Amino acid sequence: MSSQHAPILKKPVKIACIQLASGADKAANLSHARDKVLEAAAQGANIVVLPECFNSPYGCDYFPSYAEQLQPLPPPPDRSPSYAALSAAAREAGVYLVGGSIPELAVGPAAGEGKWSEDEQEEKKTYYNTSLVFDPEGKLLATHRKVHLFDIDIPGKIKFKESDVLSAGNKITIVDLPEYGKIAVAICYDIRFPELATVAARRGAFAFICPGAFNTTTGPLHWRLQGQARAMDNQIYVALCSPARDMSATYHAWGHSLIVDPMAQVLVEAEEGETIVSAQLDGEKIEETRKGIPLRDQRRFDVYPDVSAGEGVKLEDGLQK
Ligand SMILES: NC(=O)CC(=O)C(=O)O
Repeated sequence: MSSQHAPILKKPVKIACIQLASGADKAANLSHARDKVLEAAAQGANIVVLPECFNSPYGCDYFPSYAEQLQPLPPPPDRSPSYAALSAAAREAGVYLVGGSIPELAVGPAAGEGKWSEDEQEEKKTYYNTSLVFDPEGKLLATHRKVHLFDIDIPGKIKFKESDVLSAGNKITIVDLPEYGKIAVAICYDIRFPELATVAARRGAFAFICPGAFNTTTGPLHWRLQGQARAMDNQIYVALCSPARDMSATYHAWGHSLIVDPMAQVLVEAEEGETIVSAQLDGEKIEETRKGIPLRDQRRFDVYPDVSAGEGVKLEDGLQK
């Protein structure tokens, strides 16, 4: 086997998506998430994923009041209870934890722009939808700020404009899990932009992991399709992790967390209620798929550009560690 085709998943790994039921009480959400992370670990999961905005309701009205200031890292527990809870849960459970996402507040110099006066800090508040990834010792491995903001308007169905409140992240997030290999982390609407998964796969990721909260309009049409499409295009695993549906909330999440294999087969899919779905990911399956349908050797970069190549790809971490 040539080094170009070296296994990208070093050994089988069990991944679990927690389709968490959360509400308005942040402390209760964090405590419930911890319990579920421990439950997933007890079922043998090595990588555990939480949903988008798992510590709050999802919606522009909620982002500012739930936002936590992460920078400078690591934040003390009173500045970011969610960071503290995720780090502790990863350590306690002994798992890699893709901590869904939380609303993040960045203020003045913390955004990396030098010294600001208090007035300037007050004026210059920026909010992001941010995912934190921890290792089994509870150490922060990476952060991902949602790159593509969810701005849609389907008349009579759903209108949503994250950009009214949030700013967009500016990098593709690929995280090395030393004993397994690389994963890509993205958030919800990001999955609709195939470049992210393609760049990550061509740079060696074995899985594209996407906490997301599609809704009851787009979910039935596109959620599974997007997961299967990213898996099929790139011959990698895809895990999509949704919140459980709450019909008393202002936003009705689709649910249906799922895990797709490199042949685009859905290995497991939830309904809409709270649950944990899990699957074993195997490097052999990736290799078998790529041998059978050898896309990697058949690309025509003389006809179109390789989106994963060159200076234009932004991979560096957006948060200062
Ligand atoms: N909530 C999102 O970011 C995306 C979504 O619901 C959709 O793409 O549909």
